[in-house]
Amino acid sequence: MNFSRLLKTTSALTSRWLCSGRFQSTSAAAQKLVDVSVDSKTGVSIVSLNRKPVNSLSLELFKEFCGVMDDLESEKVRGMILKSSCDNVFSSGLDITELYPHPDEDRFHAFWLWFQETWIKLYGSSFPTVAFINGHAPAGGCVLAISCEYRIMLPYYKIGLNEAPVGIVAPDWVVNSLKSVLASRKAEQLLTSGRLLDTQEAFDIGLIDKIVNNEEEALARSEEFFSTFDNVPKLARALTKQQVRKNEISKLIKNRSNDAKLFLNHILRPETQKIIGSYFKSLKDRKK
Ligand SMILES: CCCCCCCCCCC/C=C/C(=O)SCCNC(=O)CCNC(=O)[C@H](O)C(C)(C)COP(=O)(O)OP(=O)(O)OC[C@H]1O[C@@H](n2cnc3c(N)ncnc32)[C@H](O)[C@@H]1OP(=O)(O)O
Repeated sequence: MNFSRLLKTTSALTSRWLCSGRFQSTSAAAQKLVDVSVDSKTGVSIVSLNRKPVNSLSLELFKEFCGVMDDLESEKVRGMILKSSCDNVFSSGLDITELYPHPDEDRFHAFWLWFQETWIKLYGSSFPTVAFINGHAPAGGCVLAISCEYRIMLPYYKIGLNEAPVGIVAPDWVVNSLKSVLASRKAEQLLTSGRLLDTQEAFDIGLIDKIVNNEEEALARSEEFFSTFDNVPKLARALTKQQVRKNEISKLIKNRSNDAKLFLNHILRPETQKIIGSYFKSLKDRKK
């Protein structure tokens, strides 16, 4: 099966979950969780995550984001910049309330499939993608950033995959996305320590590509990146990118339901619930 078809194909079970209208947000029409605008100078689409206060990633946000990615694919956009509308936070990662306390199993299954779908669409997009990391990007926030092709970050924020210290093991498709950006040894160090790096450290190890001081500079640096493809036929660029990324994506597509079941079992374990519970409490207590 060719890769474009594989991208559209998923198991019958997965399709049933993704296509079902269950877990529809009642306020979806009222509040947009993902905004899209077009930079009139460059024709590039700017996609802003807009789930206040910290862009924690919920099932509804994933669904909306996937819809936006489908639109951008069919419009054959020149490129996309992913950023945040929240002050100081790009994304705080998965919404912990989707994981704790003891999530509803059906909802969690759907939540995980939509997280996978988001990664498949972003990591496998045909058009060039830039993450403008205009705030902290821990855990799932970092996953979004490393799924893009190029990363530009404002100073003094933190980025990394901080799962290990809270007793959670990142799935292999997350690990492999990191290994597509960093050499294996650096990726292992970052994952096993769970350390969050500041902007300068992230630049020094190659986790991000540029440091900028403001949005104007970010747009200029993004344009430099997009213009490197101006003389490359769109289709050849897209197929080449997918050629590089297809093994990881194909592996997940063939294993989606199992990956969701594995993670659900892990999340439902009393020890895991306890660890996430005390982590969440410490997050809330910080402000007291
Ligand atoms: C518990 C870990 C589970 C790990 C599961 C691993 C799965 C592996 C696979 C994939 C990888 C993805 C994993 C994840 O994304 S798990 C989520 C991990 N996220 C974090 O550890 C970040 C936590 N948040 C922060 O560190 C800070 O909030 C942040 C630096 C991002 C911003 O700080 P700031 O001071 O600006 O804001 P507050 O901390 O006051 O936050 C405002 C309110 O938002 C609540 N909050 C923050 N983050 C989350 C979240 N991820 N989910 C739900 N709610 C969140 C926070 O508690 C505040 O609420 P209150 O106003 O009610 O106090």
